[in-house]
Amino acid sequence: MSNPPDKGQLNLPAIDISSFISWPSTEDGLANFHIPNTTQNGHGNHPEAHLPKPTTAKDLTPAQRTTVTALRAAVRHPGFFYLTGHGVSRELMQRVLELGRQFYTAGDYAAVQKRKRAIARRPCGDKYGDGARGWQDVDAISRNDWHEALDFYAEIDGADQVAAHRAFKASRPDVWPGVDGLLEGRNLYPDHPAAMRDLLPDYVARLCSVGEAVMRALGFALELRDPEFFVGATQDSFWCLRMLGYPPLPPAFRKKEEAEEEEEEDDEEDEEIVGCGAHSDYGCLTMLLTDETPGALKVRVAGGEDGNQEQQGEAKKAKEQWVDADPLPGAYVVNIGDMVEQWTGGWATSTVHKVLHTGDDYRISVPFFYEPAKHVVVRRLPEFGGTDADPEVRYWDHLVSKIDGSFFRKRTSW
Ligand SMILES: O=C(O)CCC(=O)C(=O)O
Ligand SMILES: [Fe+2]
Repeated sequence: MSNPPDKGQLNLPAIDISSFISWPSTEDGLANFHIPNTTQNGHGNHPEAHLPKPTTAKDLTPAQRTTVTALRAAVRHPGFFYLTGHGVSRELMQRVLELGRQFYTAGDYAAVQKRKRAIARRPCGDKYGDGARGWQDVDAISRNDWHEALDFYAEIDGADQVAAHRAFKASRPDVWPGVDGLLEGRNLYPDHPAAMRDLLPDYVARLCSVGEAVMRALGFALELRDPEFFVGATQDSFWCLRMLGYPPLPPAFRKKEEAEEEEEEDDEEDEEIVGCGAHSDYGCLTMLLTDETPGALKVRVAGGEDGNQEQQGEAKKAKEQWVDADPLPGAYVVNIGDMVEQWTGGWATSTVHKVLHTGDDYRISVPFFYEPAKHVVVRRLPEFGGTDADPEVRYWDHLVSKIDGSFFRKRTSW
C-alpha cells in the first residue's frame, strides 16, 4: 500500500463560536475570570452571561445559524476546522505554550531531566502511579512517536471518588475490566514552571466551557431531536490535556529518513512517520493549541475538489492526500473524534492525522480533548439511521482499550 501523497496546505474553514459563548472575548488573562459552573446552567454567574440559550432551532439567532451551518459542513468534511471567537485570550494561549516550553527546555540538561523524572508516569499502584498521568519520555525504540508528553486528565481522586469509580467499573465487568487502578489518581505538576499548577486548572475549566458551547452548536448542526444531547453526554467530561514536546529528530534518524523515503514507497504508512503516528482521536472534540511551527500537523483528506464524501472504497482511497493543517494565530485547530463519528454512523468524520516535525526547533503543542463522561454509552443515533441493533461502546471502555498496555510500556498512536 503506498502512502497518500503530501499535498500543500489545507484551507480549513474558520468557525466563530462566539454566539454560543457567554463571556466577553476581550478578557485579558485570568485575573477577572469566574470559573463557570458547568454542572448547572453551564455558564455560572458571570455578570455578562446573559446570552439566551436556544432550546429549539427556531430560537437560534442569525449569528448562531451561521455558526451551525458552517459547523455542519466542517464536521462532514474535512472533520477539522479553526475555532475562533472562543474567548480565550491570545495572551493566555501564549502563556500555556510557554509553560510547556519551559518544562521541556529551560535550564541545563541535568535540571531538565531531574524535573521531568520527578513526575514521570508510574505504574498503577506505585506511589502516585495511575499508569497514565505525568511525563512520558520520547520513545527511544522506534522512530514513530518522536515526542514526549505530560498528561493531565479529569481526576479520580480521594476515597469517595475512587470508591464511586470502582463501583461503576464493577457494574459492567463484562465489558472492559482494564488494569486495576488505571487513571485512578490526581494530576502531577512539575516544580518548574511552578505556575503550571495554578494556571492549568483554570485553563481546563475555560476549555470545558468552550467545549460545551461547541457541543451545543453541534447538536443543532446535526439537527438532533434533542439539541442538548451532546451537552448532556459531555457533562462531567472525562477530559484530557496533553503538553507535547517534539524535539528535533536526531541527525542519524534524519539521514535514514531521507534514504528510506526513496526505497520504501510500499511500506506501511507508520514506517515513514516521526513525531506522532497516523491516528484518529477517540472522543468528541480536540482543541489543539500549537506553537507557530508550520508543516508539522498533517491531515488525511479525500481528494478531489470538494473532498467528495460519497465516493467509496478504492476510488476514495486513491484520492487521499496528506495536507498541512497549520496553526492560525488566536484560533484553535479543532477536530471531532471517534465518538461523534459513531453517534452519526460515520456521517461526520473523525479524520486521521499525524505529526511530521522535521524542523530544527523544539515544537510545543497542547491538545485538549473534550470527551464524554466516563459512563456514557455511544451508539448510532436514530437521526442517523441508528436502531437498537447497532453496536454500542461505553466511552470508558473505548478509552481504556486505547491506553491499556500502551501507556506504561510504549505509547502508540491512538
Ligand atoms: O501535536 C499535534 O499537532 C497533534 C497531536 C495529536 O494529534 C494528538 O495528540 O492526538
Ligand atoms: Fe490527534
